[in-house]
Amino acid sequence: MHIRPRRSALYMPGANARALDKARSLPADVLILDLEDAVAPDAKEQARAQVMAAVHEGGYGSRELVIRVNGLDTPWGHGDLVAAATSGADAVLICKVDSAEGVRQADRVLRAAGAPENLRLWVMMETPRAMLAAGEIAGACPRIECLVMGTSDLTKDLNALPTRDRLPMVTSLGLCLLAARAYGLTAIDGVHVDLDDAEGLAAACRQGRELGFDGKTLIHPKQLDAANEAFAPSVEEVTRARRIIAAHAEAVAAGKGITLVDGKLIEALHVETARRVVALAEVVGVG
Ligand SMILES: CC(C)(COP(=O)(O)OP(=O)(O)OC[C@H]1O[C@@H](n2cnc3c(N)ncnc32)[C@H](O)[C@@H]1OP(=O)(O)O)[C@@H](O)C(=O)NCCC(=O)NCCSC(=O)C[C@H](O)C(=O)O
Ligand SMILES: [Mg+2]
Repeated sequence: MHIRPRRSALYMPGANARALDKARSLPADVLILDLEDAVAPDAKEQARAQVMAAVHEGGYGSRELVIRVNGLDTPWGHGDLVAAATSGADAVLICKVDSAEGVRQADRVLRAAGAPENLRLWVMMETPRAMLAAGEIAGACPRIECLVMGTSDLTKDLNALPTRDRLPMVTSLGLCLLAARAYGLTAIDGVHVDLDDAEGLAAACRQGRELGFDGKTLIHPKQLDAANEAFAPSVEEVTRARRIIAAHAEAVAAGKGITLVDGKLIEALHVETARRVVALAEVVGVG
């Protein structure tokens, strides 16, 4: 089983040359080079040129490179997509998407600009309309690989409060996870904006993991360790997963479909989960 780890996805403003450079040595699974909200209008063109140059220059190792582009309804969106199409990035992240047609429109621009088939499309899920159309968005075109929660925009549009337990987000998080899983996509949780709140970040990571997310978007390098730890299996989980795989294989060899591990029922479905745990652990070096 091949698993691409996406435990930590670090945003950095495309206009910040120091951040783009520093990212080459940070322990992030994914780097999101942002041309959208983190870049002021008068720095957009410079940020685009700088991001394309950084991707071209490389040196990011196995970190996945994702360019977040401005919306097609802005003066920069079309140019961003055209530049990203042949940039060599792994994926393009489109923002403020409201519908499946919005995704297809971006896909058409990428194709017309000569994007290779293996350039993936990631989608920000951050508007109320996107929540209501999550399933159609997730299945909009074969290029889609990942849904990324935009919980800050969503909180604003819902007129919700950014509470510690994130209860106002739970419906939206669940809808997007359902959509992602229905189409075999990765799902990455939103940002924790309080840089001084390590405890709150750890709790939000844990909640995201429990809900089923594959990782978390982050805004500062000091948040990386919390996400990398929360979205990787623990040594205990890996040990138990290996025991489940072995016990079930033994049961099957004895002509049985089920068995017990530590008094808990183990069926084929648990083995599938256990194999995923072991595969992720091997990639990220746990256990
Ligand atoms: C928040 C920041 C502006 C803080 O920056 P700074 O004051 O430079 O922080 P530090 O001095 O603590 O930085 C220490 C070193 O780390 C580097 N650094 C900082 N942030 C990053 C980063 N994101 N990526 C890579 N490197 C980073 C600094 O350069 C320092 O390096 P050194 O010189 O070697 O000491 C800043 O962290 C920042 O800009 N963060 C990203 C903000 C961002 O991208 N926001 C947009 C995405 S979130 C979003 O849009 C939400 C979503 O759409 C939604 O709706 O929910
Ligand atoms: Mg946003």
